[in-house]
Amino acid sequence: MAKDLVRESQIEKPSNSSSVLEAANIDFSYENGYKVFEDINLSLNRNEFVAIVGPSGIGKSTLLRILGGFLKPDKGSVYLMGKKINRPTPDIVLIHQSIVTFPWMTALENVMVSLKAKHIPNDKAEEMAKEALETVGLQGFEDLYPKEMSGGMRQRVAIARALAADPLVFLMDEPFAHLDELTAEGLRQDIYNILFSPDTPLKGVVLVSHNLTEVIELADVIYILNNVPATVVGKVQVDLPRPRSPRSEAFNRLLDSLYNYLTPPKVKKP
Ligand SMILES: Nc1ncnc2c1ncn2[C@@H]1O[C@H](COP(=O)(O)OP(=O)(O)OP(=O)(O)O)[C@@H](O)[C@H]1O
Repeated sequence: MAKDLVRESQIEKPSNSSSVLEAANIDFSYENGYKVFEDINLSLNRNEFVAIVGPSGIGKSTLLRILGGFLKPDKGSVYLMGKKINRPTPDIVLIHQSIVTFPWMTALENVMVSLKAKHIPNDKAEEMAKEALETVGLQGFEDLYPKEMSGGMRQRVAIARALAADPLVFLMDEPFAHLDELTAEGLRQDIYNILFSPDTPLKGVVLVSHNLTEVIELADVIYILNNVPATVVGKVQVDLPRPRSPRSEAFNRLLDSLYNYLTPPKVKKP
């Protein structure tokens, strides 16, 4: 295996080596022959929050799984810090919409799980887990069990656990979808600062969401997928100052233009 890695790093040359994560010329079909992507190109730069939007079923979750090395493209490659990835790596964490906490463990123990998996000694793991909980705003709640927490607090615990594992990239698939709107709004307001706080080694985030308001609130760059097979039909740089107000005129202009992109997908004729 080590030999393979050496050979790959010698041969493979990413097309944009300044990217944290890059997908280059990706084609992908599921085993049943359904072709989801044709020539997808996406680049996540340092300290960037990228969002992927597109009509339902277009392939957003599939693309996240390809970016995380969970699915292998038929053509093209994914590069992490310039190095081709072929399989999942602890440097990339995928956070799903379902909030995964272990109900029999306290907040602290839930976060310590990912540290113990890395064989970090108990004392050090506890210290690091406390820091991660503090980063997500749960200082003082270390001893609560999930049943004693709100949905938003549980999602913060899940994020703290992912952060404690020191990943370089977060892939987030509808992370706020199961939260009520008020809780989601509170977490959205915090998440950008949490993820890019100087205490985390995180270098970039890719978010998939149906909620265009959420996407404009958070993203630096928005990739729009459409058509079957899907390609990138638009890339929008969001230059609005933070924090962003959904009531501002510029915000709503951008929202309207995104809606215009999300027309029903056209199926490419064979
Ligand atoms: N394991 C699979 N085998 C075959 N086809 C699949 C499989 N998983 C997903 N698909 C199909 O691939 C396409 C893309 O699915 P995917 O879940 O990535 O879309 P999405 O854009 O994330 O959808 P949504 O917005 O509804 O969550 C869909 O047409 C889906 O039916």
